[in-house]
Amino acid sequence: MATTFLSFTARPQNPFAKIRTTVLPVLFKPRARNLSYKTMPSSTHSEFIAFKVPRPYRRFTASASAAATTASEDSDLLTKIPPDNRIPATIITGFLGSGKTTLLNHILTAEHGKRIAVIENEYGEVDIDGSLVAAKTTGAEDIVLLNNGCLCCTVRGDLVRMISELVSKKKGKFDHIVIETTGLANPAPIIQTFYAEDAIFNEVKLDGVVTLVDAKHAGFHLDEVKPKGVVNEAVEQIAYADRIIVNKTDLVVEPQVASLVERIKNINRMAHMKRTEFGKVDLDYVLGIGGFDLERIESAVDAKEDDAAHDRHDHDHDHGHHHHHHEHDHEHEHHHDHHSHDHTHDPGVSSVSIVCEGNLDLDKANMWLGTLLMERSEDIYRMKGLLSVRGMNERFVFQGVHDIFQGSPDRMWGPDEPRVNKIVFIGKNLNGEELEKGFKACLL
Ligand SMILES: Nc1nc2c(ncn2[C@@H]2O[C@H](COP(=O)(O)OP(=O)(O)OP(=O)(O)O)[C@@H](O)[C@H]2O)c(=O)[nH]1
Repeated sequence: MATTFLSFTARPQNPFAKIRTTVLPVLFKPRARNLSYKTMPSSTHSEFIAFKVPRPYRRFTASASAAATTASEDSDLLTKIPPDNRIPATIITGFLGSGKTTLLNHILTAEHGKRIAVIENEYGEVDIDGSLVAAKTTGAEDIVLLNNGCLCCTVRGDLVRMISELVSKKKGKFDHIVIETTGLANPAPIIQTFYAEDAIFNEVKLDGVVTLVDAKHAGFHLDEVKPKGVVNEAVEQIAYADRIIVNKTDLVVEPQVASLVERIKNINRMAHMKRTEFGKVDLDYVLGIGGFDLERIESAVDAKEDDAAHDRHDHDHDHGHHHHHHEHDHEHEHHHDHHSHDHTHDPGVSSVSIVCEGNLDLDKANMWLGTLLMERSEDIYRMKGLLSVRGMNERFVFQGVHDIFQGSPDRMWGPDEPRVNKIVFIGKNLNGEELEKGFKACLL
């Protein structure tokens, strides 16, 4: 079975030596730039991190600039990783009426000195937002593009075209792209556009997915049972988020918000969360967040609710399937309580966290993660991890969205730093115990 994670097509006697050779530039320049891996039709490159998944056949190689110099199956990756000066793009999503346009307007009218290009996606309307137009008076280079249809399905090609046009015609005139989706969009295909299309991947980097949640109505939408095969957009929008803004808190009482926040955490414990009225958040909370950057993995695997101190005390205890391998007994009790709670509510989408000290056996980790992604990539919406691999002095960080995967060595482990592995999966029908068992089996 072709399952490689930290691996190569022809495994050398000492796989670790091969890793060192293959990723030498990365190891010595761990922070120069995230080394990105993306789908490529070619199967001729040597790979540091690779896995294959069927339907469609995909293989992950270094990003275009780096891949260009990888000549053969066994060649070293000699490319110097260039600084990542691609244009960042933020996706704003959220259910109908949750406050997306209100947030966008807040972004456009705030003083941040950024020139923002906006891609607005609405169904069949022409002049939707007078407020957006008003925002243009700020003097920023706001470009409002409208289109009919839904970005996540019928007009995905339009998104590619729009971004390509923005880049080719207006490059240098804006610093950030903000895409507001329709309230019924599933973010996954939009996210995948940034990796699947070379024209976009080479010029634009996905900065993050910001999801607005309507504090008053979200519970109802989350509960909605859809016909088989139909996604619940409200759940999906939360599941893919890097930032979750629980908006319209003025319309509900605190216990209602608290209960919603718990529910959201069960779906996505990777995202940072804030409660707001009228989308009033600091701009750096939603722009420049690096949700897909390997350098920022740590903040995601340690995510907390950012503004609710009273929720923090139970942060490490209250998520379904949240396992600490070095935990104490009381944490197990919490886990079991909340485990049953999760399944009462959320229709199959949840977060699983694994936190565990120890070193991983490279071959076993390859096999485990590779197999998991091959068999379950449709169900694994997002994942992020920070790993300790035997013999590797650097931390290994990775992130993925379905079958899109990026990974790289990161900074060195500190001399006295406990070598703690942390992984978070968000996905459908995840079995926390099974995942934990599989992971544990890779430890030395
Ligand atoms: N009370 C209250 N109203 C809000 C808040 N945020 C937004 N609204 C109002 O809610 C309505 C919907 O807000 P929008 O920003 O248009 O929501 P949207 O997500 O863009 O809506 P769609 O584009 O239809 O999906 C508007 O009338 C807003 O003024 C809030 O925090 N509290």
